[in-house]
Amino acid sequence: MSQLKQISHLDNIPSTPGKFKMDKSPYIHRLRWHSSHAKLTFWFFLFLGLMLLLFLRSPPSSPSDPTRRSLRTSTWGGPAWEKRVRSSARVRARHGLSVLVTGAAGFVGTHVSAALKRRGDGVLGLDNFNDYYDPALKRARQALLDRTGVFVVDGDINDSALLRKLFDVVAFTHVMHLAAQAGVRYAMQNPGSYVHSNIAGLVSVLEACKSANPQPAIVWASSSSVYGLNSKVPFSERDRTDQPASLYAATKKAGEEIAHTYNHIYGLSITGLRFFTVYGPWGRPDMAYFFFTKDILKGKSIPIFEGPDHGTVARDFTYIDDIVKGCLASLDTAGKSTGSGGKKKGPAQLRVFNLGNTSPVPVTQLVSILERLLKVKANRMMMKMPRNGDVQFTHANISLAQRELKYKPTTDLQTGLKKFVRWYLSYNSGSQKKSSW
Ligand SMILES: O=C(O)[C@H]1O[C@H](OP(=O)(O)OP(=O)(O)OC[C@H]2O[C@@H](n3ccc(=O)[nH]c3=O)[C@H](O)[C@@H]2O)[C@H](O)[C@@H](O)[C@@H]1O
Repeated sequence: MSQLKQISHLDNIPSTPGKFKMDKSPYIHRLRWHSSHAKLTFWFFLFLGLMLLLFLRSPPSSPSDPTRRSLRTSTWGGPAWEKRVRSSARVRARHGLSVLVTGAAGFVGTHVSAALKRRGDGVLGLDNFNDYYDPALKRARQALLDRTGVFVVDGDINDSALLRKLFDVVAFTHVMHLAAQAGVRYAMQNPGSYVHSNIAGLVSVLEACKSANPQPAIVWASSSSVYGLNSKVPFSERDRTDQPASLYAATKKAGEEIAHTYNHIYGLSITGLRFFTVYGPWGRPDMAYFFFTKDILKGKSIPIFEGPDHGTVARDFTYIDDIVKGCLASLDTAGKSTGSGGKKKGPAQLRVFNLGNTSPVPVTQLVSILERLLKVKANRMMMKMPRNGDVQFTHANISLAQRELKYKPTTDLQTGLKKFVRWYLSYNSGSQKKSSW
């Protein structure tokens, strides 16, 4: 009422001297005033509503968060999104697991996610789709997973609000943590990205796991590179890992120590897997077997590294399907985490396994196999191994994984590369097969 009184009072007073027009009836003026006031109120509430909606949908982030800029454009959240998350993570098999797979649009992540889904486990993927290599390949893998029934959330492992949300929506029994900055030599160009993903990112994931209720068991990707300058072969889990040859290796080694801490303090069950040069269909374009294939087909020269005195450089190349079996066996045999509400209740399992092939192959032989499969002679450019993080050879002792995980690699390099080349040619032919396994 008082507002009405005020309005009628105002009606009789010119707002600005000279603008008050006596020729218009006060009634008409009042009507106009009311309608503009109503409009104003309408727009005000619309604006307020929009702001509220934006606030509720966007995740809170701390100002010190290095991914803050990318978080602003993050699109997670909302009822439809949560429904997709729940449905993707729903367990369909009896005694199935509910697994959060980080780095799900990556090479190993895609294969592991699909394999889990096929056997009836619930799987939710998470990936930030960064451009370390062509994101189109990651999107193609995502499309493939989508058809398998796996939803890959677009987000960063450093986004702790997102991780919290995921654990709020789903009570994951396991986390398969594969998101990382990979590549040995790239560490010299972009050291920060290794610290961001492999150290800060790992801590962010472990923080979310430790606070989750129930705490999940964690299996994560370490690397054969932690053996660094170790010269005792084959590499056993008991050998020294305190001489990393690259920052990449150092961040993976740091990850193993961080895992120890979270196991010790919070009772998290953690298994680290030291992968040995994993290759296969849907692989990583930054790896030698992949870009050698591309460059041989283009007639470009390929740099082949040699050790001192023309010494052989060799790798224990391991086929993706063998690695997937090792990952699944690790999840299946993982003990439960013992903590709850961020507090340890008892000792929990802490394991590290080599997942290799136990038969190192010289890089020159890798090239010969590719030449035969592609029916093209490579333009070989022999060169001294640059001092940028590489080690001369790797060779896994897998007896521990054999004993504990029943891990038994079955694919030799020739057979595995044949499958890779078949996929590579089909993927790049733009044919219908482009997105099949
Ligand atoms: O085992 C591992 O954990 C690591 O395996 C690979 O690292 P790497 O073995 O160096 O794989 P590639 O980069 O594909 O190199 C394979 C071999 O080719 C050699 N190479 C590489 C590049 C090149 O131009 N020429 C060349 O001869 C390397 O010295 C190496 O012996 C992955 O890139 C790492 O992310 C992973 O952590």
